[in-house]
Amino acid sequence: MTSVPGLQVANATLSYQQRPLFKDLSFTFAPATWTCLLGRSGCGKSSLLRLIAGLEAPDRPTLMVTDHRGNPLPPQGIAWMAQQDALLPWLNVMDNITIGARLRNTLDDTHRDQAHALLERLQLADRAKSRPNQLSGGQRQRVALARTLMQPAPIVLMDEPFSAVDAITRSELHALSIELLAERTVLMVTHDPREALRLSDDIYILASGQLEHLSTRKGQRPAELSLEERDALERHIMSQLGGIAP
Ligand SMILES: Nc1ncnc2c1ncn2[C@@H]1O[C@H](COP(=O)(O)OP(=O)(O)OP(=O)(O)O)[C@@H](O)[C@H]1O
Repeated sequence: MTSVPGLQVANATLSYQQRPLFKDLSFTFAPATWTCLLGRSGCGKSSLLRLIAGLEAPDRPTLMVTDHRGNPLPPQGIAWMAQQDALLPWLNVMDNITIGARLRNTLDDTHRDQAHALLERLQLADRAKSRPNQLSGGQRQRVALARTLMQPAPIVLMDEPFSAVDAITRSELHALSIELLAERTVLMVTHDPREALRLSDDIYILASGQLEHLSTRKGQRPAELSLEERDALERHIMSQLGGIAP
């Protein structure tokens, strides 16, 4: 049995300038699972992630963010990867990805070795000394991913982490992320139904302030479905998003 905590959120309510985004959303993600959150632009996906990460003040004090059993999450239990890479421009790549340990005053050779190994896996080994402004958008996104992976947090929230990379790099990053995040509970926002079908154990759609959980007929992971079943699920996602089914 895994000791990784899952994630439970109860009573998530948020509005901006009296315009409600969502109200009383409650959901639970099992330990060490990957959940994708889809929805039309502006429906509130990033806001929901920020609320869970504690970066947004909830409308109501009844918001609960706990492990899947309702127990408090460990300190520094949530890692956050924003839509914008938010790299510190005055630090080089190595210093950016070890910033967490640096701030906690725990940086040691183990962290440095882990960081070098990660940069190697992300094909950034020769960029360790580069500053963010010397990198392409995709390289910066990979540095941001490395920084997220360097955090020991069991819960990882990611907001469109693969949006700035080309199709081949994205596919490689998918495979790598599946491997490197296997022991964490992941909630990821994406605009891409195929990405969600490839990566997730569970898929949710946020629309009109409500969350719809997409369940597969036999409860399998979407990636385990037959091609026909996956196509049907993709068409369902597209129709729920209000788009034209492929
Ligand atoms: N700090 C804020 N103050 C006021 N309104 C905000 C704030 N942050 C977001 N909004 C508004 O809330 C709505 C939801 O924004 P959010 O970024 O959560 O959407 P999203 O679903 O993640 O969109 P996208 O897919 O385009 O990134 C938008 O209409 C946005 O303009």
